[in-house]
Amino acid sequence: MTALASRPALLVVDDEPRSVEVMARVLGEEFDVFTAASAAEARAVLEQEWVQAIFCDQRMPELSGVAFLTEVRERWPEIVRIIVTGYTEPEDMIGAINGAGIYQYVTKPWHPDQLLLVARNAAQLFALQRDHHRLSLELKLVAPVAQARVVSQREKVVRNFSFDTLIRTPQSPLNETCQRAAQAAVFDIPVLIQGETGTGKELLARAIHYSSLRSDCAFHAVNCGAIPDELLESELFGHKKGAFTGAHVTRVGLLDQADGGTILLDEIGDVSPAFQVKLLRFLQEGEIRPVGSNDAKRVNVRVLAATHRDLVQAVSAGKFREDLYYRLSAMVLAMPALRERKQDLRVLAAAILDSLCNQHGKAVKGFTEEALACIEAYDWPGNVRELQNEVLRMLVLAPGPELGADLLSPHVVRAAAADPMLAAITLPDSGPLKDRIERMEASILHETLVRCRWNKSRAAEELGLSRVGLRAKLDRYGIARDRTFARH
Ligand SMILES: Nc1ncnc2c1ncn2[C@@H]1O[C@H](COP(=O)(O)OP(=O)(O)OP(=O)(O)O)[C@@H](O)[C@H]1O
Repeated sequence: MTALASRPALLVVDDEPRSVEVMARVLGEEFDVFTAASAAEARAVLEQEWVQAIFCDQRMPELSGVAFLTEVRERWPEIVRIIVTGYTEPEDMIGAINGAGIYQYVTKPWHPDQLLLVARNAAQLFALQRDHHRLSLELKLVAPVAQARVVSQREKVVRNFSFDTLIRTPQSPLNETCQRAAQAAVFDIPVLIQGETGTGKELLARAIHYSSLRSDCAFHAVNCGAIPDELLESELFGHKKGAFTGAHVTRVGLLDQADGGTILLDEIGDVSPAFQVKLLRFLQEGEIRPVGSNDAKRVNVRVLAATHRDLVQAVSAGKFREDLYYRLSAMVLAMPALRERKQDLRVLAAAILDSLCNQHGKAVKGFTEEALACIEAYDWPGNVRELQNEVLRMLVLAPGPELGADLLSPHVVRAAAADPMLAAITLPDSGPLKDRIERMEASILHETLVRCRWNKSRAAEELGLSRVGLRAKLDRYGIARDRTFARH
């Protein structure tokens, strides 16, 4: 079920389908209701959706409701937890309930009015907790720093790193990721960002930081995958002068520099098992101890993590600590690859071109339709970073005011030529063998010409044709430079 933004969302967990159905129907009158038949299903919902309260049955086959809600308290402390019990003597459970920080219990059989009342109170409690959290963070973080800063400068920084910097169209799958990230930003919860290289994980992390109440303090990103353990330790925790050979001066670690702010642990999936233990200790204790120092210092840093790896799989394979995974992943956000959001390619390419023109003081009109069609046909395995490099390359090579397909790298053009949509050029998609062979011929002619940068002599030579023969074929198929393709 999809949650509507205007109604609070709840999760009902029960292995008994009939109970789930009835409860969801009653609560569905006022709330958006997600359902789960097991603790595993419930975890999957919580990692994806933003729920305010959980109604969890106590009797579940693999894990009791109280045990599951204790786990929820650890990972998603802001969610209001309600246990549903069939026991006639709920007092028996009071000890367990206190341990799991459970807000209330509901006994079966419940009355619909009672259930709705508990849900309304839970939603109210959630809102109160959120406001309290916001206010206390504001007092702790924003007030002292705001006095010391020039407000207009701050506004500029925040604007430069808002979610709007992630360019996308209204239909883009990236919208959902940004929406969930914006919700996570106001809470101080750890967020794990997963996605291929170059998809914008760091950009998203910056947007989260600058949309949070920590935005007046520092944001630091560290690539954990590129540094050996000893250096990473000194980078994050700092070191004292003389702590090791080459430590000529005392160094303040990034966690200390980010005090009050946010740190992004990029490529967290590449961290060694030994360093995972050090990170876990820091996350549990909130203290840093610089290399070579006996003094621990308490720091207040929000931790965001990013990886291109499947961390759940890494946990199952024993390569990544489960306890560390849970510490880092109160919310998991997935950055879509560029090939999964091809609808964004035109605006993204145009925006990148605009920004590069500004940087390099160049003025060009834009891309030809043919170039854009090739850009759309290619899969961009290196994602936005690869697109940026490609557009820069085109801009550097551009002889005139428009960027044509002949400026694209050959592998990008080849992908376009292999795209059946583009290969169709002006000929029908299906039909007799003769027509289909002609379509193939037209596609080969076009691809060769683009690759030869529309030098017809070179293309004719490569294809074993005379110039006149090539021209006749081009006329026949209506192939011309920068012609807009007819898509079938
Ligand atoms: N949606 C977007 N709109 C505009 N620019 C973007 C977008 N996504 C990424 N970029 C740009 O693409 C480049 C790569 O982004 P970023 O470094 O955030 O990716 P990443 O996923 O962290 O990559 P890596 O895994 O290699 O560290 C940056 O210059 C970033 O500004």
